[in-house]
Amino acid sequence: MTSPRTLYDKIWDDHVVDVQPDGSSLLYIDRHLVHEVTSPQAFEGLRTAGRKVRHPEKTLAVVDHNVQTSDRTKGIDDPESRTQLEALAENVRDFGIEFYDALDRRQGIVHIIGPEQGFTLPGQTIVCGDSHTSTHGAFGALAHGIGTSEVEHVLATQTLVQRKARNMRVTVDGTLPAGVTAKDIILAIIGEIGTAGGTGHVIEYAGDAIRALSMEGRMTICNMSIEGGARAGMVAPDATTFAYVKDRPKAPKGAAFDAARRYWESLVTDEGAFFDREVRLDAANLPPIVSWGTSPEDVISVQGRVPDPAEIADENKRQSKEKALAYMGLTPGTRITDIALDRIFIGSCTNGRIEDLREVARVVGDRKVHEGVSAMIVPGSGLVKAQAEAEGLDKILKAAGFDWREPGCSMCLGMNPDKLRPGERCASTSNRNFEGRQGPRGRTHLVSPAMAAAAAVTGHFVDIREWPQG
Ligand SMILES: CC(C)[C@H](C(=O)O)[C@@H](O)C(=O)O
Ligand code: SF4
Repeated sequence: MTSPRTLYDKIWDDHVVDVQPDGSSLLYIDRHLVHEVTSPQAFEGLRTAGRKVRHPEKTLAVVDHNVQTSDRTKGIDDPESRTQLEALAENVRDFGIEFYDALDRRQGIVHIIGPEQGFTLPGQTIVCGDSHTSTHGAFGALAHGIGTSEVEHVLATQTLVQRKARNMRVTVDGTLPAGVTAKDIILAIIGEIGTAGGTGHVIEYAGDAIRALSMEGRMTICNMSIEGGARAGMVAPDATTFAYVKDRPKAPKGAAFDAARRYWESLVTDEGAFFDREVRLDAANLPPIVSWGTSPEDVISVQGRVPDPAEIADENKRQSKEKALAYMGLTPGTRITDIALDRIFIGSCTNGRIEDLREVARVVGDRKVHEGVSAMIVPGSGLVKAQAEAEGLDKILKAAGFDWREPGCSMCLGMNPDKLRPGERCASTSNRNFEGRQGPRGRTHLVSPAMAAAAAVTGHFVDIREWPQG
């Protein structure tokens, strides 16, 4: 009898092509997503070596990081970004890869369009030259970021050399209180384990609170596995997963879907399988969470106060947290709910999906964005935008004073015109808050979409659990 295996073990075993003498393995890669930032040298390498793309049909390319989120029907304004986008357009033409350009209605953030198209499926190995490829693990796939030289290797061979990571399980039991969301779960996990907590591991998220989440919520959690230091994050596929995947443009259809589903149903961790590390959290105890520093582990309950680094015994850690507070312009002891915001950013591959926009519109209702606050909403893809418009969400949000933009990475990182100005403070639904992430000297507080929406209306953080309904 074979010994009990984890979900990660099973997908790994099903993709090993060869084990090398040094213990590393050659893995077959089912899906390769490509964006403009990490692909140019990879294609250049193929050209130089006179090689082709091994499986163009398993490769999908899109522009997201450099696109402007204002009108782009007349082209991209910034010359450097334009060059970058044109390079990808030329590469996909030369190598015969499907491509969603800046005007394609399917264009969007690479980690949003994969699932949307049914390109992302359970049981697959999925890579992209982008750290947040972990998002796709929400489908019960083994998905992780790779470097540019690996992008070239995958393009040329459809395989990747990998060492197996260790198994870690984070179990979230119980039921989330109203107003507390998937984003709060993952911020709480990172607060608990730290940004190095998952190093060398693939995390499987399990437990009632995870099972109860929509695919959108599961993607939010897997997305930030990287901020917790893990190689990848995953959730075992179940009825929620299959319902999401069914009828997507690139998903198998009819009998092929049924056959695939039978395989996907086997992708669960066996009873008694070994995890190198286990962490447990109770969802019922989780508050809405706000980050106060310059690392995703610097998090606290919205009911808390900015912590005092003087209480930290370890000198290096104390100095680094003092530096973070100075950068953030915050004083220890300040109530989180007394922190005033200049900007609100709703979007990114963490929280730019339809469910997120519905939540924002629900919280905002017929209220207005607070005077002096500038709030933008950047749908994660053209299809998310179209869906939101079909539901009338854009009308609610525009009437409230939100800026309703075109899809892309936008102000999640300053690689396009959307940036914080120096000193500006932003409530952001994205995943990273390090110095300068949203623009030089910009200050980022990571929160859920509901918390960002409430902050937009009041101009400071509020406890969403106390938000008037209706
Ligand atoms: C530009 C890209 C390589 C980068 C990543 O890998 O994550 C970006 O998406 C990010 O979120 O910082
Ligand atoms: S939205 Fe942000 S985190 Fe996601 S791929 Fe784009 S830049 Fe990276």
